[in-house]
Amino acid sequence: MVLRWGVAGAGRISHDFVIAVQSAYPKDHKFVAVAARSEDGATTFAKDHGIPKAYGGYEKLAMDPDVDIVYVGNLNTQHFSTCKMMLEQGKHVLCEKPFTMNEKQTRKLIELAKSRKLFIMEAVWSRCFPVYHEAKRIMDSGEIGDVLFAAVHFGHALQHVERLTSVQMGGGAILDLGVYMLQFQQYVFRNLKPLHVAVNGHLNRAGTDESCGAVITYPDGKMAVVSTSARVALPNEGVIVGTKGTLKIPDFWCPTRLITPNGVKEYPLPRSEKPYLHHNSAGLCYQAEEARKSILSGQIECPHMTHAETIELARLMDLLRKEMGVTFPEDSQEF
Ligand SMILES: NC(=O)C1=CN([C@@H]2O[C@H](COP(=O)(O)OP(=O)(O)OC[C@H]3O[C@@H](n4cnc5c(N)ncnc54)[C@H](OP(=O)(O)O)[C@@H]3O)[C@@H](O)[C@H]2O)C=CC1
Ligand SMILES: O=C1OC[C@@H](O)[C@H](O)[C@H]1O
Repeated sequence: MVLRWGVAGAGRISHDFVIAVQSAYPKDHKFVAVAARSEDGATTFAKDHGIPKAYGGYEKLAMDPDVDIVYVGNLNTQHFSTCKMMLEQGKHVLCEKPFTMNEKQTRKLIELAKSRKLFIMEAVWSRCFPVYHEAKRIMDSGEIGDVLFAAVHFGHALQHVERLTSVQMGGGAILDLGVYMLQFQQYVFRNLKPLHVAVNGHLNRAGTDESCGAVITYPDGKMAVVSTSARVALPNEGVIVGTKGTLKIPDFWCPTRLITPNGVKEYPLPRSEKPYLHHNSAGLCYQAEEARKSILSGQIECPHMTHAETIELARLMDLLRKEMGVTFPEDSQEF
């Protein structure tokens, strides 16, 4: 089955996503339409990527009968309303991270998708990389023993990026980058519930978080130490420590290498003719294929990033923000 995609938001990540999917899977995935707030924005994007239809306004995309699934690539603050609109018109959805602004919005969207029997997934692309599948296999096999410790320090110097520093645009290090460090430790400790989360960090002048660190403890001596900064580059390596050995994942959010006690495993990315805007964006293709496989087999969630995990991720981000004193207008919004 060919999966027919629509794209909501003609910005930077949508650009990379379309190139990645078109390059990796020219037959099984087709982009049939793109929508932007302005018709000009959509038309330019459509021309650049060979997409047949361009809409000024997301509503027209939601109404297009030729679209099976919509990739939502607009601002964090727009994810909830855009996803809701698409689900209400019967579209499956792959929504960029962070899924929404908070746990309340997240639960609402997932309820809606379930009630309509539609697929929805938070685009935590990391989870769909071959490195994550292999690291999971190794953890499950017992090769590194009992996994007791996970660490990751994820930072980029991003003060120049407006959507990241502004409250109105749903900014902050936690929602933009912290989502990755939290999903990483969640991936390591799977379905365990934290016993305690200790949090600290700094705010910027606009009142959003520019850095944040957390120590998360789990039962049976397990713990994670995670930190993020939108001001400086950090090592960006995920570390998983077991009683018999350690796994290291350089570029843990979009990895191509896994360092194991038995050597280094390499997983090169698919090639593309066109340049990307972000590091390792070719790997954005894997989540698209996971979405296709799930939809084909009648699943409404992806096994690598389940609804329960998306809800837990939102709960943890809310908790970190609360500890830091960061609130958004969406937090007091009623439905
Ligand atoms: N997976 C990954 O590696 C990455 C994911 N992301 C995520 O993707 C999303 C978009 O990020 P990115 O592509 O960098 O963002 P952009 O700044 O490129 O903006 C994306 C879209 O958001 C809308 N938008 C931008 N600015 C405004 C504004 N001032 N007011 C209203 N709408 C606006 C526009 O939609 P339109 O075209 O409809 O006008 C724009 O095309 C975020 O949620 C981010 O977290 C971002 C980078 C990497
Ligand atoms: O998802 C992301 O990953 C890479 C970062 O540079 C970017 O800000 C973020 O949105």
